[in-house]
Parts: sequence; C-alpha cells; structure tokens
Amino acid sequence: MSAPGAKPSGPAANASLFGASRRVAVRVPVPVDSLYDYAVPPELEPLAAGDLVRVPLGKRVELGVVWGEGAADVPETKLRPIQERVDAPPMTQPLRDLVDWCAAYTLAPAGQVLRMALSVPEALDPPRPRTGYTPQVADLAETTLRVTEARQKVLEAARRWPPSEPPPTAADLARRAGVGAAVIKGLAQGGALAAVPVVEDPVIAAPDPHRAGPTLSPDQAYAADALRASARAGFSVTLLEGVTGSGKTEVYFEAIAEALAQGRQALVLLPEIALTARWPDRFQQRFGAPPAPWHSDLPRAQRRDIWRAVAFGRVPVVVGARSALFLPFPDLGLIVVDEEHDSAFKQDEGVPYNARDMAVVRARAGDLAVVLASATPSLETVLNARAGRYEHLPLPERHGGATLPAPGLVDLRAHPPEKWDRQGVPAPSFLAPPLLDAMAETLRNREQTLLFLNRRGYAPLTLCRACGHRLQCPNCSTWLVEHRHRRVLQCHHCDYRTPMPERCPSCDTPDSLAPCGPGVERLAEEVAARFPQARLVVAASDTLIGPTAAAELVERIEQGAVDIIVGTQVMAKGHHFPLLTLVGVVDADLGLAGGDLRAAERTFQLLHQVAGRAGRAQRPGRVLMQTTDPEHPVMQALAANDPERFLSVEAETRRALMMPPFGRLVALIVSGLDESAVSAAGKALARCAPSAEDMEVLGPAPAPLAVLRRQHRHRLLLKAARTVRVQPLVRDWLAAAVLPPGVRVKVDVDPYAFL
Ligand SMILES: Nc1ncnc2c1ncn2[C@@H]1O[C@H](COP(=O)(O)OP(=O)(O)OP(=O)(O)O)[C@@H](O)[C@H]1O
Ligand SMILES: [Zn+2]
Repeated sequence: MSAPGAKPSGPAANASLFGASRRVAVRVPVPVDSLYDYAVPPELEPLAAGDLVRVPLGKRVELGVVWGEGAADVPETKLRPIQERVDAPPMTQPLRDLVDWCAAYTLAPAGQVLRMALSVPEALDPPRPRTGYTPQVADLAETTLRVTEARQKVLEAARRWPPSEPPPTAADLARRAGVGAAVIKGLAQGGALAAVPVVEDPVIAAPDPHRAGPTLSPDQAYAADALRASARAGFSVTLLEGVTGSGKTEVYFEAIAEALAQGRQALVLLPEIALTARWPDRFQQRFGAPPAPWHSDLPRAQRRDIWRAVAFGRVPVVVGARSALFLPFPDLGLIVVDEEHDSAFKQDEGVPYNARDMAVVRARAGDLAVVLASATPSLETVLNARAGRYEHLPLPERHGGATLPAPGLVDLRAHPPEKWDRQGVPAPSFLAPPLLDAMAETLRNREQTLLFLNRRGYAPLTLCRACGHRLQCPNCSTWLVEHRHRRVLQCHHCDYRTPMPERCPSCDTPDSLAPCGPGVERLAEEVAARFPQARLVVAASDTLIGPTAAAELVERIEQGAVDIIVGTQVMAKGHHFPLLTLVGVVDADLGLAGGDLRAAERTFQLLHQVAGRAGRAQRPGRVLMQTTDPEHPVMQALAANDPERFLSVEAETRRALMMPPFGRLVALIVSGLDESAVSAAGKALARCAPSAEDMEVLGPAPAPLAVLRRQHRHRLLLKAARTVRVQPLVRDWLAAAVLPPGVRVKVDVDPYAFL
C-alpha cells in the first residue's frame, strides 16, 4: 500500500532522535496499516518520534505523527517533504505503543487506531483569539462621548479589572457593569476602550490531593494504603472487589490523590451511562474541583478545549467513557476502570477494542498502575487475580454497617400476576402479588421502590389481533418497539420511526393492533393504576434527554420527591439513594434469552448491581426478582448473594466448552446489500478457513440479526485454544479469501456481541 509520492516503510526504529537522518516514517490517521516515509527539510531538523507534523498525502495535507526512522529503500529525491511541524507536545511513547498494540490485537489498520488518538485535530490549532477591552482614558470627559451612567460604569469596571487577568470581553464587562453589550461597542468606537486580541486557553481548576477525605474503615484503609503504594510503584493491575455500597469509590479516590500528589495525571473510565450519575459531584466534594469529562455527547468545542488542555498537561484528572483512554496525557500516573465488568467498555463499531483490556496495555506501556473496580468482576479478571497476575483487594462489607439484602425469588408460575382493571377493561399485569404487597408496604413506610425492567418504550412487539401480523422494521430483522408517549413505532437498531398505523398494514383491519409484552412505559401505566397516590417516574435513556435531565432526576430521588421509579439500566448502577429500600426486578429471565456466551454472566452482574441499590443507608433493603425459572443457576446465585459461587460454576462451563477466557474467539461478520453475495462470501471464507487440532471454525450462518440497516449479515466464528496466536491466522485467512464485490468482512477479536 503506497500513497502517491510516499513510500511505506518497515518497522519503526526505537531511536527517539534522528537528527542525522533526512527521512522519517510517519503514521497518518487514515485506515491503512503502513507507515509512510517523508523527507525532513533542513529547517525542520531534527525531528523526534512522536512529533506531530503535517504531510502531503495524495492531494491532501494530513496530520501525522513521526513514528520512527524511515526505511532506506527509496531514493531521498523521490520522497515528498514534511510540510510543517505542529507546535504541540509530541505524542508520548506509551500512547504510540498503545496505538500499535491495539491495531495488532484487533487487526484494525493502525492508522484507524491513530485516528482515535487524534480525535479532535482542530485542538492542535492555537485557540481562536477573542476580543478583550482595555481602558484608554481615565475619564469620559477626555473623549467626545456623551457621558451616561452606563458608560461610566463600564469604564470603571474596565479600569478596575485585575491586571493579573486577561483583558475582559464585552460580555465580561457588560456583566460586571450590569449593562447591555452595545454600550461597550460605543465606548470602543469613541476611543474610551481599545479592542485587543486575547489568546488564552480556558483555565482549569486543579483538584487538591491534600484535602482530607472521609475517615476510612479498617478494610477501606487497608485497601487505600495498598492502592496508594501501587500508584507510586510502576506497572501493576489491582482488582478492587467490593460489595455494592462498600466504598470502592472512596478507596480509589485515595489512589488518585496519590497520583496527583506526585504531579501526575489520573484517568477514570466509567461505562458511558454511569457518567450521568453523581460521580463528578462526589469527586468535586473530595478534591474541591471537578474532573474534566470526556464522552461522545460533549459539544465539539468542549472536546476541543479538553483535548488541548490534556495535551498541554493542564488537566490533572479526566473521567470519561472508553475513548478517554486515547487522550494525550503527558504523564499519566494512574488508570481506574470502574465497573470493569461492564460490556460498555467493548466498542463494536469502528475499531472493536475493549477499553478495560487496553487500559492494561496502556498502563504497561507507561509503567503505571491500573485499578479495576467492581462488585461483580468479570470472569477474565477474577481468573487473572486468582492466578496472581493481578493484585486482589476485597471490601467485603457495606459502609456504615448497612446490610446487603439477599434477593427473594418470586416464582411467576406459583404467583401469576392478576389482571388489573383499565377503566372497566381488564388488562394484562406484569406484577405478581408478592411484589405488589411489598410495594404497598414500602409506600406506607414512605420509602422508595425501584422497579427494574431493561426495556425501553411501551411494548417490544405489536401484533394484529385479526391476522397475527407483526410490525417489523423495514431495514432490520427486528420488531418495531412502540413508544406511546412519543406516539411512534421505533427500531432500536437503526432508529427507523413511523407513526402507529390505525389499520393493520397486512389485513387492513381497523383498530386491531395490540401491544405484546411490557416496556417501562407500559409497566408504569400499571403502577399508576394500582398506586394512584404514588409519585411515579420513568427513567430510561430516551426519557432522560439532555445533559442535566439525569442529574435532576437523581437529585429529586435523593430528596425523596419520588416514591416509585420504573427504570431501565440507566438506574441500575452507581446510584446511592438512602430512601430506596425495595428493588423489584420485573423480568429476571430477560437477559438470559438468546443465550450468548456471556448472557448468564451479564445477567448476574446487572441484576446483582440493581439489587445493590436497595438498603444502602440505615434502612434495610429488600429485593424481589420475578422469574419463571427459579432453579436456574443464575437465579440461585443471585438469591444466595454469592458472586463467587456463580463464577465458579460459570468458569467450569466455559472451561468444558473451551470458551473464553479458556479459549479464544474471533468473529467474522460478512455483510452486504445482496444476500446471495453475502452468502457466497461466507462460504468462500469457510473454504479457506485455517484448520488445526487446537481450533475450529463455526459457520457461516445467517446472523441472529440477519438484516441490519438493509445489510444482510452472515457470521463465522473461529474458536481456538488459548495458546494459539489468532491474529496472524486471521490475517492470512482474509488474504487468501476471494470475495465477491460489495461485501464487507468485519473482524471482531474477543467478541461481546453475537447478534
Ligand atoms: N469511609 C466512609 N466515610 C463516609 N462515607 C462513606 C465511606 N465509605 C463510603 N461512604 C459512602 O457510602 C456510600 C457508598 O460508597 P461508594 O459509592 O463508594 O460504594 P461503591 O462500592 O462504589 O458502591 P457501588 O458498587 O454500589 O456503586 C457513598 O455515599 C459513600 O460516600
Ligand atoms: Zn431497523
């Protein structure tokens, strides 16, 4: 692969300075694996590895990163020159190592991974100057301007502006003087103020690592000391395993304080939805300043400011979603991955990487400590801890003597829900009598109930009572989900939306369409009918819109302004509501259906987390889980409150099947608009599949989600022993296959999604 005028080069040398060399290898953020050689013009010498440069690539100019010395196999005269060196701190060696490592592991082109590390290229441009105003006269009488009170106030404000601060903007002055912005313009035109360009980066408040934290319990103090020691010591991975409410956050805050005290930066990765919770507030309470946030919903301008501030070393602590791992910290000293088991750390689009695993890679490259925190750690992490590869710090008790409730199972076969009356029309119910009784009691005690149902919308399926027709997405092989409060049917995969039809689209019968099964909206309807006096809220990702909606709701719940919360997984994690004493899981079996590799593990983790929201303060909590299969090992482990037992059973099952973490999986997803081409491509891949004793290839078969956004999809799965290095095998496999045009193959190493 060769860009016009640039030559792919061999592996980069380790030398960090190559003043003597007139050529360097540059990585560019485009989806190729190769490095390209460029000539270094004399005025740019010497360049060092990590330097950010602009280079010609085809007809464009691209940002690039000097990766090493060039390969000496092209005459210097044929190389195109580097255009410019960008005036910004170089990309550090650990981040460059992460890019290479991530690309090699996921089989994504290294340039595509680099793009994640240069995600806001405009952040490298100097900040746009804004206009500030400085006073030119001591008194308005020195000008020809008419003297008004507003003008005098503004001039006064400008004269009193502290010289240590950058000159005020028109908005600053207007605010200070309590006048409209037009007054400032007038003063500038009349010569009383001078407009000056101000180039200045936004100021970021620094957290104070020396503020006192809470008094820790002996268990917490022991774990905190151990983490402080790790934060001083170089590469290590520690599993901080504490029951829900044990104070994991307070404990790892101590490790952050240690990293900050050493003048280094700290990064905390949270699953995206947990960012909406109170984490930043708690951090601010502990350290006196907020952390810098990083996630995909931030406005572009804020991302630009934060990226730039991180690169220039002005941000001590970032709390972010998985992509924060690729931020350009100059001297990262600690990474915390909170809720490390969460599958939100696995990215499925673009580069399919797992941020939890790549955090360990980043830490090794930078010789720093990683803390993996969870109440329900993943099987992978637990086995690493048991094998001694990771340190293990347990926190076995809830803080402040709060007890961990043991969930009760409500057998739906023995206690079927009774129909409720919807204005004279009997409607199906989703709440069994034992749960309803518990809710009534909780309400009488003026305590709160969380009803957990991990399904957005009103009903997951709509069907015609006359002909049985089911309303399906035109682009995907999925049912449309009714969202009654927005009056639409929606596809949760491609976001297709259509109004609810009045007649069945198939048989044209009017008023024949009926909802099937509950979503949170339908459940809330039943709750409102049964407990009309209760203050009820529905909390799902699509009912909490906007950056402050979730925080506002959390505050209302904390203040006791809500009695019953009907929520999806946005309510499952991280929250601490003192009055919440009852958690009802409406359909505990939901996540087990479909049964992929991690269905049992995910269900256990999620329901254990949800259960952990109950009884976190003085008042004891109660958890009821409705199930049709109380004997299921997951239900039994939940009822026994015994993650260890669950993981042991789960580990044995996986070991017997040679499934991860005892074996390796690589998924190949073949997709395209033409079904026969996709099917042919799947077969072509199967024909040249690698074969050996310690591996097998399953498929091709149509994917469970056989059509997604009009693309037909077939899947193959390579399953290999742990000892097999799968990446070179897959690379050769793909190179050998001849595929019809219009078909795409996506490689997913260590897949989490099997749809
Ligand atoms: N030593 C302490 N002193 C005072 N308050 C504490 C202490 N430890 C924990 N807490 C409080 O107890 C509550 C639970 O702690 P925290 O949220 O850190 O637990 P967690 O283990 O992270 O919980 P989860 O896994 O359920 O999210 C919080 O309100 C926290 O401020
Ligand atoms: Zn769709």
